[in-house]
Amino acid sequence: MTRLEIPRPATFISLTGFMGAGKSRIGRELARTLMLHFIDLDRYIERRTGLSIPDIFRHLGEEAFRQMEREAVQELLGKEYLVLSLGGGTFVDPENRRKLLARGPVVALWASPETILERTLRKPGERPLLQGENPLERIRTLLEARTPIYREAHVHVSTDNRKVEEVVEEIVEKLWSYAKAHRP
Ligand SMILES: Nc1ncnc2c1ncn2[C@@H]1O[C@H](COP(=O)(O)OP(=O)(O)O)[C@@H](O)[C@H]1O
Ligand SMILES: O=C(O)C1=C[C@@H](OP(=O)(O)O)[C@@H](O)[C@H](O)C1
Ligand SMILES: [Mg+2]
Repeated sequence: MTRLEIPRPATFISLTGFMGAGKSRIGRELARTLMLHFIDLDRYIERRTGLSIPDIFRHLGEEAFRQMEREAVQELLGKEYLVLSLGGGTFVDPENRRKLLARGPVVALWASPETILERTLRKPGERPLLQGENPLERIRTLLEARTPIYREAHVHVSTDNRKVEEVVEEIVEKLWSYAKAHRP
């Protein structure tokens, strides 16, 4: 081990889960804890295009956004020492899912529909898929449809009523267990 190599459970970690589960927030803290680089896929796409996520949806449409996500995932798979926080729909795409699961551990963050509503209401207008009448119903329906997909992640952590530091600590512990169980 060289001096710069510190023990880490993994060197490429993706975070998935529903909108408001905490991927962006927790990913940044996880990267800090493990001394890894951090990229939030939505912010990466916004920087690349010079457009906000709501503007991409409004002016170019969801399918154009999904294509941008696929391209961004493909570009970032080549990076090393990275925590990558995905958007809530990135892992729904089968091609993204296959590639990310093969690249390194994927962590799914979970939260109840009520927690998701409370967290996403903090910045109304930021999440185009939750606009319109009855957002709680929208969250319930979409979460139910996506649950079997998020279940494909390697590691699962609940974020309901838990501090960011607690969630990060549990992720690190579970990543070590995962690494030990899957050591070549
Ligand atoms: N464990 C947590 N406890 C309380 N608030 C949280 C927690 N994790 C995230 N948040 C807050 O919830 C909101 C949504 O989190 P965010 O990381 O943007 O979710 P995602 O990227 O999964 O959509 C943000 O205001 C964030 O600070
Ligand atoms: O669930 C989704 O399909 C989406 C989630 C968002 O990211 P967050 O999960 O970080 O809010 C963002 O990528 C876009 O609004 C679509
Ligand atoms: Mg996010």
